[in-house]
Amino acid sequence: MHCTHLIAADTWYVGASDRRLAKFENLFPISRGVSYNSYLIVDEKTALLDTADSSVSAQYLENTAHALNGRGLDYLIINHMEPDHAATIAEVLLRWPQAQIVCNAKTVPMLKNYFPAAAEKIDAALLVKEGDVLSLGSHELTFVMAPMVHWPEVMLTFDKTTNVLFSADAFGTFGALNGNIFADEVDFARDWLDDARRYYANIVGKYGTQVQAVLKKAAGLPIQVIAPLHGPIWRENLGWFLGKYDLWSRWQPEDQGVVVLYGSMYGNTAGAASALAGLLADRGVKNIAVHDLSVTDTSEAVAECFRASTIVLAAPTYNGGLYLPMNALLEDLKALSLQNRTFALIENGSWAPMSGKLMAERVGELKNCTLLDTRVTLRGALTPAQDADLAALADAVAATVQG
Ligand SMILES: Cc1cc2nc3c(=O)[nH]c(=O)nc-3n(C[C@H](O)[C@H](O)[C@H](O)COP(=O)(O)O)c2cc1C
Repeated sequence: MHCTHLIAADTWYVGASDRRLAKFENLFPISRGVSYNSYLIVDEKTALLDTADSSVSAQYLENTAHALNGRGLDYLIINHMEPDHAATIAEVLLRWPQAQIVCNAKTVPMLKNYFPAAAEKIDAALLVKEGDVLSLGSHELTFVMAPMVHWPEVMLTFDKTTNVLFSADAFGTFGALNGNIFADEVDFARDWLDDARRYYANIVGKYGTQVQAVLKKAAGLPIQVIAPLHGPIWRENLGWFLGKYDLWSRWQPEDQGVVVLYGSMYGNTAGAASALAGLLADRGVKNIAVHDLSVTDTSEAVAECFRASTIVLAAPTYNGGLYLPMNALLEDLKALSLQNRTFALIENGSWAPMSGKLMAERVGELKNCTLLDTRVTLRGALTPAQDADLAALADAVAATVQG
């Protein structure tokens, strides 16, 4: 059964959602599923923008055929080669063999590497570069190169007729689409923003500089609709979401707030982390978030670090090193180039505590991050004699968000 939606004049949503996949990229848990968006413009010429993951290919091909309504496909525009969007390219070319691929030069070797059997079609591709215009009849498409957002070949396509920006993975989010395909039809801030931030931080987060470059280009376009490759389509309140992207891509916190991230085997570090959160609340800090890194997925902890301004890390020493979930988080924060945060530390170690030193070294590798001098060292449980130490840490942490 086809499931298509008109998103602008002559422009159909033909994508599909997967609610069975446990982990996106076999890494990131997606309990709310994910959508693979693709769009078809039906004009004098027809143009399909990107394809879909193989998991939804049956639905996707049915949607595309329905929206074509017996017409042939003239162009297959490839904005992004990542297989969650490109996997169905070979099948599309088999079904609509007259379709000409439209892509930029960087896409060609990738296409040949993924689809060697389609070499002839790939050699016949229409190569586009920044600012080129492709006329479909009444729709005029132009192309905006977006290298490393988050692959080298990424480009965006802008329909100058409808002012729709087909934004590739930019402005995407985890989460299946549940009938409502527009962001203004759902409570995005309540139900989607956390996943949008998690998607951005983990998938695109490393490439903030490149995202900033694209945002500057986008500012010159009269965009009315943003149609990403994952998640809801934006046709209202675009500035609000662009503002989030601006903050995230400059690694600036969204909230002046505290997130406490702890690792703990036997509960002692956890107890100190909880006690600290309570002391922060006593000092008037609001919306404190506390996560056990053995329970909260690293991707969620990363997203929390992209959200909050002050991050408290609490972890035991483990075989002379750092407790593994904390180690994984700090690896990721460095890989994603997190910047502009304040950190505070609680360490634990029964005989030779090292985790504080190790966490401090890792924080020191992050650009423009401040590490508070006040640190609490546990040798097991938090003792009554250390109440004053924890209170001093709470004072210092609270001051970072209370100005
Ligand atoms: C497998 C293992 C390795 C440990 N390695 C060290 C170590 O190298 N140095 C140290 O001082 N403590 C070490 N500890 C002790 C823990 O840091 C200590 O038990 C701490 O209280 C654990 O925090 P938790 O109670 O929050 O789980 C180790 C504990 C375990 C279970």
